Amino acid sequence: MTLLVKSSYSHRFLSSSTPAMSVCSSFCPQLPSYFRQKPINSLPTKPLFPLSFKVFSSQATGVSAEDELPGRIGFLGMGIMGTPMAQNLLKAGCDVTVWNRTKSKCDPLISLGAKYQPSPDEVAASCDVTFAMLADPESAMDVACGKHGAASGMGPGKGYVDVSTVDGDTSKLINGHIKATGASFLEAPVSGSKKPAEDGQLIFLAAGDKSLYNTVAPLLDIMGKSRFYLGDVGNGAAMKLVVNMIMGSMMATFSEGLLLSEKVGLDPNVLVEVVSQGAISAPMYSLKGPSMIESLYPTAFPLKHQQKDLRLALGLAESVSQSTPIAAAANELYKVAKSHGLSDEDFSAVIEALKAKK
Ligand SMILES: NC(=O)C1=CN([C@@H]2O[C@H](COP(=O)(O)OP(=O)(O)OC[C@H]3O[C@@H](n4cnc5c(N)ncnc54)[C@H](OP(=O)(O)O)[C@@H]3O)[C@@H](O)[C@H]2O)C=CC1
Ligand SMILES: O=CCCC(=O)O
Repeated sequence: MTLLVKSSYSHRFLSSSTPAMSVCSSFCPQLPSYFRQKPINSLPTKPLFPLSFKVFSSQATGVSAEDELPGRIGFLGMGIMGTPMAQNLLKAGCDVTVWNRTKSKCDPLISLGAKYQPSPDEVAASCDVTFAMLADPESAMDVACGKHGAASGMGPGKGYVDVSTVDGDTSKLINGHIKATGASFLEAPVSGSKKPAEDGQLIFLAAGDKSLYNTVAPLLDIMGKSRFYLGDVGNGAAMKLVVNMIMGSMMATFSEGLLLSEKVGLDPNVLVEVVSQGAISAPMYSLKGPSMIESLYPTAFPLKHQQKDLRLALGLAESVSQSTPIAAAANELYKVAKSHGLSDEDFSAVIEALKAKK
């Protein structure tokens, strides 16, 4: 397994034989000259091309001089996550072509200089590497392998990187369709929500073709703060589902705690503060707690996607006979929340399901 972490103020590839500035310059030739010419130690506070260093590795990693870097990047799916991810590639000077089922969501990207193609296969045909950030297994399959799907535009020398959260079986099916065209495939679901996507601070959980992983590493580093290479297709999906299974259960029990504290006469704001200082502190609690207390759920991670991830995680657990009673109970709560019309609210709206249970 390989983990690379973005660090501040320096160039990107410690393990690369190619200096990071020249890698990134050839990758995104339209980069502002500032970033191409500034000495490494004078980069700005928000590192656009920060140092990546290997903290744990059992395999070769990094980008070598002979790796061919993709010049034209496709991006399919301009939702909450896809839009800022594609924006960050554009802002870094990359040549990006976008597509979305609802075309109007491409407009902000087109204003920023993105090209547009009217179907996934036309994006794939016109690009070296195509990313996909889609809602669920069904849409990921359809956009990759359906009529006018990306696979129809793929071929040798091209790469497809699916960053959607899907189950391993779906990812393997997409892998099969893409590989059948002679192209390479990588699954790379992300940890981190809307704000980390905007800030280029996502965590990529990649698995699949190692050479494609190396090729797209500079792009992952533009969109994220760290990346793990986890081996065979399915491992990235599994890691993502386990992480989100934990997260979904955490949010459900946090909701119970907020409501219980209030019912016994405590100030839930103080509970959030106490939690933030102790061993169970998590950024999620401090971030979401205050708005949950106000019954506000501005959508960063839609509740319907959290329930989808719990459903898929339970399927994963079932496949290996692992008992997951806490996650199963949490899943039921998200299903109740969905039945109350909260699908498109933030997943923290799951607390409303507990309010309804008198
Ligand atoms: N939001 C978050 O915090 C995070 C989300 N994720 C995962 O990333 C993925 C995307 O999430 P997010 O951006 O929040 O979701 P959104 O619901 O905002 O976006 C979903 C995207 O999928 C497209 N889509 C849905 N159904 C279809 C279909 N049948 N055919 C073609 N396109 C379709 C939508 O197109 P249209 O605009 O036309 O509806 C949209 O582009 C999900 O798998 C989610 O679990 C991962 C990490 C964090
Ligand atoms: O899949 C969504 C994950 C959201 C997060 O990691 O904050």
